[in-house]
Amino acid sequence: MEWSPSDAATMIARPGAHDDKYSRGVLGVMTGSEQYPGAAVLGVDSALRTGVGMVRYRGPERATNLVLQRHPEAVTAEGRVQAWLLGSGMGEPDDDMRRMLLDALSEKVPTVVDAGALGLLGHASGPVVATPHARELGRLLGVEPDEISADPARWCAVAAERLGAVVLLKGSRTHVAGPRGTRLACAEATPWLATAGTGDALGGILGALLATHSAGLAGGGEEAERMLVRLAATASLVHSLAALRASGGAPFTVLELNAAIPQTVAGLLSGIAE
Ligand SMILES: NC(=O)C1=CN([C@@H]2O[C@H](COP(=O)(O)OP(=O)(O)OC[C@H]3O[C@@H](n4cnc5c(N)ncnc54)[C@H](OP(=O)(O)O)[C@@H]3O)[C@@H](O)[C@H]2O)[C@@H](O)CC1
Ligand SMILES: Nc1ncnc2c1ncn2[C@@H]1O[C@H](COP(=O)(O)OP(=O)(O)O)[C@@H](O)[C@H]1O
Repeated sequence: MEWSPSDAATMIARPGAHDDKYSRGVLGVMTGSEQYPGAAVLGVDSALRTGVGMVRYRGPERATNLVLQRHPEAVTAEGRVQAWLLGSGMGEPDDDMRRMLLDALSEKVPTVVDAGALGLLGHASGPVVATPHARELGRLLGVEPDEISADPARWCAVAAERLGAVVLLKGSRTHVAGPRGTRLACAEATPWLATAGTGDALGGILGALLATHSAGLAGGGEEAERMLVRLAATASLVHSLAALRASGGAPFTVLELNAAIPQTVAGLLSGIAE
């Protein structure tokens, strides 16, 4: 089934008069590395622009400083979170980072597992969305990336079943599947999205959506899986609509994509089809 803007609008939590930053949801972000500190900035920025009660960033010193420089509202102290975004901008994590990732994965909260954390997927104890591109999925399944790109919908479903997690497979068209067989696809996105760092932004959008729906996901089971699949497809749709806004037919930077997220969310909530 193809996920539409009106479907996506139903998966965006609007804050109410009784909300505070904690009731809206805190997103923990453990991303970036000495090698790729920029990925941390991109994911924190996109999460804040999607709407979340708080972002708690935990990562290497250089990335932490860059995140704080751009977003002083990000909290870098340890504390409780309602969801995690893990792994963007990490190659193979070193021992210290691996320990931190494993601690986060043991917390049983909804978690986005991206890039360098994909190898730890089997340690997750809560609901998970894995967000590989074809090459990363190829590595996880021991399959040639070209084979995956030739039939992404099928490989996404196979991966969800084999990995026991919701899988969002990135590409020109993004597919989402759950281990029990739920499947969604998004319309083909603008090819201007094929630029470094856009996947890091997608991670932040999805992380924010998980944090703001953590209560609904807590029960687990089939209902939570269906919700996770819908949230993942919604993140992809917000991402591609924001890219269209940022692009207007021209190239754009990832920060420009992120800057277009709030108006994209407003457009979805007011029912303006784009
Ligand atoms: N701003 C940031 O901080 C950003 C950080 N980022 C972070 O970087 C991490 C790695 O992300 P990724 O997805 O690119 O890694 P991966 O799947 O291992 O692919 C690498 C493979 O590509 C290939 N390759 C290399 N050059 C090539 C070329 N010119 N033309 C064709 N092929 C080429 C190369 O193959 P080879 O050189 O062996 O032929 C290699 O095997 C990840 O953590 C991500 O979050 C990114 O999001 C970007 C922005
Ligand atoms: N040809 C394309 N057309 C449309 N969207 C694309 C295309 N190629 C990649 N994308 C999208 O761009 C993003 C790239 O993410 P990713 O591969 O993780 O890159 P990075 O690691 O550099 O951030 C994904 O959301 C993917 O769906």
